[in-house]
Parts: sequence; structure tokens; C-alpha cells
Amino acid sequence: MKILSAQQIREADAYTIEHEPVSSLQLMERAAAECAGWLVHTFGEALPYYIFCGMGNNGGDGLVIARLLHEAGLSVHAYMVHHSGKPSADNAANQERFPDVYHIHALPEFPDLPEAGIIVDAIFGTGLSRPVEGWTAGILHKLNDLGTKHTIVSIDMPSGLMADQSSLHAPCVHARYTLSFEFYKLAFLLPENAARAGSVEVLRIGLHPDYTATVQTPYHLTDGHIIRTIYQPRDPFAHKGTYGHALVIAGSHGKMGAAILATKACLRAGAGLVSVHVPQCGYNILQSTVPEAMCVTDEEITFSSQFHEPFRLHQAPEYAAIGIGPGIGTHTATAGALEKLLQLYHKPMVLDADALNIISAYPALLAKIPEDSILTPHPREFERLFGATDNQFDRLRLLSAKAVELRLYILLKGRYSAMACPDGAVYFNPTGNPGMATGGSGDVLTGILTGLLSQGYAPKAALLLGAWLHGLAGDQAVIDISEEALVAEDIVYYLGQAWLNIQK
Ligand SMILES: NC(=O)C1=CN([C@@H]2O[C@H](COP(=O)(O)OP(=O)(O)OC[C@H]3O[C@@H](n4cnc5c(N)ncnc54)[C@H](O)[C@@H]3O)[C@@H](O)[C@H]2O)[C@@H](O)CC1
Ligand SMILES: Nc1ncnc2c1ncn2[C@@H]1O[C@H](COP(=O)(O)OP(=O)(O)O)[C@@H](O)[C@H]1O
Ligand SMILES: [K+]
Repeated sequence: MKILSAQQIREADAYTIEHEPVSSLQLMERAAAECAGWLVHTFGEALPYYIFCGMGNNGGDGLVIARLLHEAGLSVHAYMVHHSGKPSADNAANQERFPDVYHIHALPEFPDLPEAGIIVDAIFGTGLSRPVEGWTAGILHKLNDLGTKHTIVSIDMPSGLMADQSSLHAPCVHARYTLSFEFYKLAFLLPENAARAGSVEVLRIGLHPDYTATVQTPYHLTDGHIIRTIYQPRDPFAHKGTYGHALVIAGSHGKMGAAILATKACLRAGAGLVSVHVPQCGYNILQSTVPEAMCVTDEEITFSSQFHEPFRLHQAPEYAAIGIGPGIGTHTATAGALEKLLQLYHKPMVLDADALNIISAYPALLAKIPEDSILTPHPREFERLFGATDNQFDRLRLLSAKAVELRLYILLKGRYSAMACPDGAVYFNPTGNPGMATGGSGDVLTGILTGLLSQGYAPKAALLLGAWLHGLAGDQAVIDISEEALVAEDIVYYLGQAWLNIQK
């Protein structure tokens, strides 16, 4: 699904009005009818509705919602917040059709809302281009103060939140639900805004599909359709050589679990053969916990260039894919071994955790990473690699710029992991849940991505499919296990359910 800017959403609106027998007033009616239907379906008919409207088209939506709910016999109280001089044309037209509105020109005129009910926030939508100031900002704060007693539902955007620029310190409504028209907005996908939008419901309002099909945007939300075009069923005549021999380099003394998780995930992602490189102290552990994998050991207590037979570093290029980093530590010998590996291996690989921390300490290594490799930093690792930013919109731009500059895929982990591609595109992954905020989840992702690369998925396909499967496995797991009790190994186990789900 494409993520459009506020400007593009306006163009989609205009395109629909031009190419369909629908006026802007009728489009507003359609959008508001969807909202009214959702409200009644969700909250029923007994509670009072307090509808706060602005002077633009978002306020226009609010006025139509008020009229429709009133006509349906519900208890409706509508308010007009006079933040600007003149209402938009469609707003004015709808004030005429529903004049029973209380007008607010200053903060002291803010009404009492004695009976608990639903506050509909239709003050500002995608037309907001700068932070709200003055007494209008005071209105937004007043609404938030009422959020414990009433349920706040924002129309299209929480008022005060800007769709595609940072609103970090801006006054903003904190909604329980946001009814977003037709699309997700970029702002909803960044954690710094998450609490403001609450639960986002995308309502279809019938915008013309041709505009969406042809409009160019760097931002996308991965969906089932994209995943189905990536997925490759296995060849009935396949043998274990068909799906590549992957190497996982992970673990050190006290962190052998990282190696186990990444190796198991690599196997369950479908690699034909998996070898795991661990220090000598991990040999028995790996052989007994993951009998399907071959184990290569190191004489040192961590990854170094001192390999035992049968594997030596110069044999690395023979592997179809390599995933390196979980639990390897940042010892100087490990940094030296990583540098040698980068000199020897020229296919796309997966770098995570301590491999990224080593690169942060030796930034010259960045240029040596094979083109189209996948880096999977969490926000702290990202900051160590590329520096801090003032807000998450700036971080997103930095993420994308680095992926383009370095010709790498970079997955910045989070609720909606952002996956930046060397061509400038950024995909957000919607699967996953807070149960996955537990040690070792990232090691599982490294294993999955390595396993997908190994069996021949191109790096971009492996990235989008891997992030989707990882989150989906977590989502399947919590159904049986709960978010609290989920541990990383469950994600590995439920990978099977995730694969079955995308094959439906
Ligand atoms: N294409 C779509 O998706 C549709 C959009 N509609 C609605 O239209 C909305 C956009 O309407 P508008 O473009 O009129 O914009 P808004 O209604 O979001 O706000 C614009 C109004 O706020 C004022 N304003 C902007 N920034 C301000 C600030 N910082 N402080 C004080 N006042 C400020 C402007 O002068 C203008 O009066 C959408 O969010 C949606 O609710 C719907 O009516 C139907 C279709
Ligand atoms: N609230 C959440 N919603 C969705 N996914 C999450 C959430 N919390 C964590 N995850 C996912 O779990 C993984 C955690 O990775 P990471 O922080 O590297 O863990 P670790 O280093 O312990 O293995 C990431 O892929 C991240 O996207
Ligand atoms: K709003």
C-alpha cells in the first residue's frame, strides 16, 4: 500500500472529483457517512456525541457527521472552533445544512461536557501545515484533559498532528481512535506519534484508483498483496542443494543462545543447508540443540580468524549467504575477523547486532560491506552507526539517504520496522506485536533473512518477506501464548504458521 503525502492526498481528492460524477461536497458526505457508520457500529446509539469542528474541510466532515447522527436520532452536540477567519466553501455549505452549532471564539468559551460520551475531533486534518498556537492550542489541551472521561475519536488526523513532517513538540489531540481516510499517513508509522493517533482505522471513501495506481511515492506499507508477489513456492524436484548453504556467525561465551536462535530461524526460513560458526565452547551446545545444522568452531572465545578445520575464513565465499552479528561481541580479534570476511565475501549478506557495533567503532568498514547487503539495526545501533537526529522524520530521511549512498538495505527495527532500499524506496512492515519486545527476537530476524537470501530470494524480496514472516510468526504465537509469555524461540516455532498463512 502506498503512503501518500498530504499534498498527494489532496491531488487524489481533486482527481476523483474531476474523473467521477462526484462533487467535493458529495465526497465529504461519503467520507462523513463512513465515519458516522463506524461510530454507531463501535459505540452504539446511547452515548452523547460531542463533535468539535474546525473551519476547513476536516471541520466540514465533522458537521456532516453531526447532521447524520442527529438525523439518526442520536444525542449530538456540535461546536465550531473559530481558529481562522473564514470557513472553507464546503464547511460553510454544511453549516447551512446543520446550523445547530455552538461557536467558540476563545478558550473561556470551551463548553462543559457533563455526561461521559464520544468526543469527535474534526478541528484539523491534513490541511495543517504548522504547529497550532494560541488559544486554539489551548482547546486541544482541554480535549486531552477530557480524554479519561470521554473517548476521543479523531477524524482523518488527530488535530495538531502533521501528516508528513515532525510534530514532536506540537500541541496535539491524543486520540483513542483515528479514522484515516483511504490511506495510512506517514506520521502514524513513526513511534514518536503513536500515542497521539491511538488505534488507526483506515476507512475507504472511494477515491479514484487510477490516481493511486500511478502516483509516485518513496513510502509504502507492506501488505499481503506485495508478499504474495514475492513468495516463491518450492520446486517439487528440489534437493537440499537447491536452497543454498547458509552460514550463521553468532554467539560467544555466555551468548550462545543468540547462535541457537539465529540458526534455528535460518533453517525454518527454508535454507537447504545451514552451518553455524561458534567459538569452541559452543560446540556441544549447538550440536545438541540444533542437530540439523553443521557446526564450525573457533579456537578463541569469540569469532576470530582462528578457525578449526574444516572451515577457514577463505572458504567463506562458498556460502550462498552469510548472516553475522548476534552475540559475537566486539573484541578486537572479532573486528579483525569481520574486516577479513568483508574483504573475502562479495555477495549480499546480513549484518546485525555486534557486527553493526563493530562497524560503528570502525566506520571505514561501512564502505567494504558487499553491495545490496541487509543491515538490521535497532534504534540505538542505528544511532551509533549514523548519528542522532532531532526527530523521527529526520531519522527516516537519514535512513533513506544512507541506504542510497551506501547501496545497502537498512531495516530500522520498531513497531513498524522501516526498510530503506538503495533505490530510495522505504517500506514499513505492519506485522508484529509488543510481545516481540523480548531478548533474542532480533537474532531470529537475522536467521530468517539469511535463510531467505540463501535459498535465492533477491535481497529486497528477502527483506520484505523476512520482516513480514518474523512479525506474522509473532502474531500467530501470541494467539496461543500471550504477549507477556512470548519468548524469541516461540517466533521460530511459529514460523511454520506464518509460512502457511502466506500460502493461503
Ligand atoms: N481527499 C480526502 O481525503 C478528503 C478530505 N476530506 C477532509 O478534508 C481535510 C482537509 O481539509 P483542509 O485542506 O480544508 O484542511 P483542514 O480542515 O485540515 O484545516 C485547514 C484549516 O485550518 C487552517 N489552519 C492550517 N494550519 C493552521 C494552524 N497551524 N493554526 C490555525 N489554523 C490553521 C487553515 O487556514 C484552514 O482553515 C481532510 O483531513 C479530511 O478530513 C474530506 O472532506 C473528504 C475527502
Ligand atoms: N512492539 C513491537 N511491535 C512489533 N515488533 C516488535 C515490537 N518490539 C520488538 N519488535 C521486533 O522484534 C525485534 C527486536 O529486535 P532487537 O531489538 O534486535 O532484539 P534482540 O537484540 O534482543 O534480538 C525487531 O525485529 C522488532 O521489529
Ligand atoms: K481531526
